[in-house]
Amino acid sequence: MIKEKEALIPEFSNVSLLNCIDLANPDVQSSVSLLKQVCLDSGFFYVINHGIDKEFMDEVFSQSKRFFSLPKEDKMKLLRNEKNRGFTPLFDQSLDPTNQMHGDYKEGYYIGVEVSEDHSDAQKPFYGPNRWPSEVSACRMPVLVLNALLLGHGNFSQVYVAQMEGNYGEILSRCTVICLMISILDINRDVARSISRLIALALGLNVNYFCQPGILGKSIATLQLLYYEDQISEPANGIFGAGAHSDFGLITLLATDDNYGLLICKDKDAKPQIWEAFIVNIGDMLERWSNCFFRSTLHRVLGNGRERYSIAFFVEPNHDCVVECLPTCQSEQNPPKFTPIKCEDYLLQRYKDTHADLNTYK
Ligand SMILES: O=C(O)CCC(=O)C(=O)O
Ligand SMILES: [Fe+2]
Repeated sequence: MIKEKEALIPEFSNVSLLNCIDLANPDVQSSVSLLKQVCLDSGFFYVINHGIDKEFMDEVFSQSKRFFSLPKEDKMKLLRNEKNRGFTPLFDQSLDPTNQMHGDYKEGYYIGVEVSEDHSDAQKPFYGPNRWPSEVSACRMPVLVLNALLLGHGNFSQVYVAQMEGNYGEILSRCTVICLMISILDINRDVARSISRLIALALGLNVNYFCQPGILGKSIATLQLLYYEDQISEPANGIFGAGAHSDFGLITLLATDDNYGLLICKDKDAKPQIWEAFIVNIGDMLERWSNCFFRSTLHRVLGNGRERYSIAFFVEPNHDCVVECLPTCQSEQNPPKFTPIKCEDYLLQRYKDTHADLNTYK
């Protein structure tokens, strides 16, 4: 393990207590102050007015449900590969191995930046073609074209409906999954850039510090569709939807359905949840960058006997970006606490630590 979290895990509380950052607020200074306060406080916050409409997200969730309802054998044909693309079966991931009886009681499906096999970037870890269900994989090209179209338009549904009415209706309906997932990945990257600007300002950096080509220019962005079965977790017996952990990268954007389940390690009064918002949390790389000024936050998922779907978008920098203490976060009295580390080395280790060895499926 690269980093040991404290063995003693303090009380976890419902995520419904979070502060809200409005990405459309013209008063950037007030957003930056609030963000700084919430990052110092819990490291978890909602973002609203992120520009992704509810209809679009509903469609992503419904495609996710469709995928997880496929027979297990079909999903196993798309088993996660060494590039971390594809299906993760029940227990494949174990986010808190020391406190878990089995692995996480969840299934997942990893999608990353679509890089064709003949592209030089496909040699890098975490980069390569995605693993799509066979009935749609033949549609990759039209989907990429459609995706480009979609990204040029604010209103997804309008473009979607217009295309469906055209001659390409049938092919488009078959590639909905790819089209949606690539779109959500790209759109989320834009949302992540907006949030990273506020984080940069909160850390006393240039507003575009994290957006520079060497950091988020060619980021390792990973979307994970998640499905928790209708199981009741038993923390005392080490049974969790997802074990306690902090995420690995810069930030994570999380969209959930309305089933309670995510708990963060922070004790506050409950407020209603905002379902349309993305829940954002700080990852371990930002903790390293900021020299623990912003701490990554432990969180876990408890099953309550109802099926639950969520979508996590992990924002991780470029492969060769070296994550090292920011100049604004160190002084003589507060020297860097972590040795600099290359993003891809760090991530490879963290994924290895928390996933089953692929040989166990052979
Ligand atoms: O499903 C959730 O609400 C949280 C998932 C999560 O924390 C993760 O996958 O890192
Ligand atoms: Fe997480």
